[in-house]
Amino acid sequence: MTDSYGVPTLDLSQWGSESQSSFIQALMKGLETFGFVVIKNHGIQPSLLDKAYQQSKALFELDETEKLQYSIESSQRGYTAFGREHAKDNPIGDLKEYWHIGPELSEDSPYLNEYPKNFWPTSLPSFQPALSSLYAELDRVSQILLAAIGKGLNVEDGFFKQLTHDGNTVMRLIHYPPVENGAPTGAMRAAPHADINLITLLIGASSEGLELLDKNGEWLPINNAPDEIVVDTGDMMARLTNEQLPSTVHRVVNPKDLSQARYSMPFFVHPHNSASLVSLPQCLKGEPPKHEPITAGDFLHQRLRENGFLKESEDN
Ligand SMILES: O=C(O)CCC(=O)C(=O)O
Ligand SMILES: [Fe+2]
Repeated sequence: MTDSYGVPTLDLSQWGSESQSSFIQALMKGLETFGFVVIKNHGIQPSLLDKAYQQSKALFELDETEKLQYSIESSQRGYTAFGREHAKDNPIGDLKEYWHIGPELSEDSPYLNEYPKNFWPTSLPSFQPALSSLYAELDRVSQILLAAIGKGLNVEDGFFKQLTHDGNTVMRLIHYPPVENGAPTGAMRAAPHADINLITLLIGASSEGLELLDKNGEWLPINNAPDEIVVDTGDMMARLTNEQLPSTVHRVVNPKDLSQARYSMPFFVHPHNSASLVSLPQCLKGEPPKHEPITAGDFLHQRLRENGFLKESEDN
């Protein structure tokens, strides 16, 4: 089944059923063609999603001074203030504030002291349980999607599970406030960019605005039901697959009614930092690799510097 723009809508309940191979085929085709698919029947409870969005709204309603207590310059956890991040090669800051939640690692993880620790806002006691539950559910769905991609690429079973074990996966709660008259000319909710990571899951964005740049250079709005998950491929997957699954540039445009806020929650699935992003032999098909080998951690830091998030000397 496809929506009117051709981005396919796939039924996750086909995974593990007799239609599994047609699910895998449609997933690969959608990602190869658009870099985007929409997923329904993923099993995430609407009540869990509602609670997570309620907590996200409550978080952004806190006083700026309180939010800034959870902001460490250049850290990939906690709060990032409005206008701080900009897309690669674009000097104008995006019209958004956001909060990052990473994995809660086990005590024996080699990354325990490498990845920054999560912050949990003390004045919102329901925030951690709601967001941790949604993080676990999105992680579950992402593992199914990666297993399906693994089968589609013909890599050994468990390849992506191992690659993302102790992964630096980040859930980003975003608040795009009403657009003020004083916003810099050309500033956008999210300027055109490709995601850094393997795949991104977007669930329940509160209003439209997300658009992808198709292969003809046209912007296509993504129209999905609020309970469906939009999935896109990031640059790390493009590197691993030697561009068989390319990343796709996308953006979030400003609304016609500038007084309308928007909330979203991209879930950026990352490998562990020491994972190699060298092209998989299954994807070379006689072609030379299109990218230099690099680890996931080094690639992430390179991209964070380009997004104005890390200064040259910083490394976290
Ligand atoms: O808010 C959205 O719907 C998408 C945001 C996005 O593309 C990003 O943060 O990378
Ligand atoms: Fe994105």
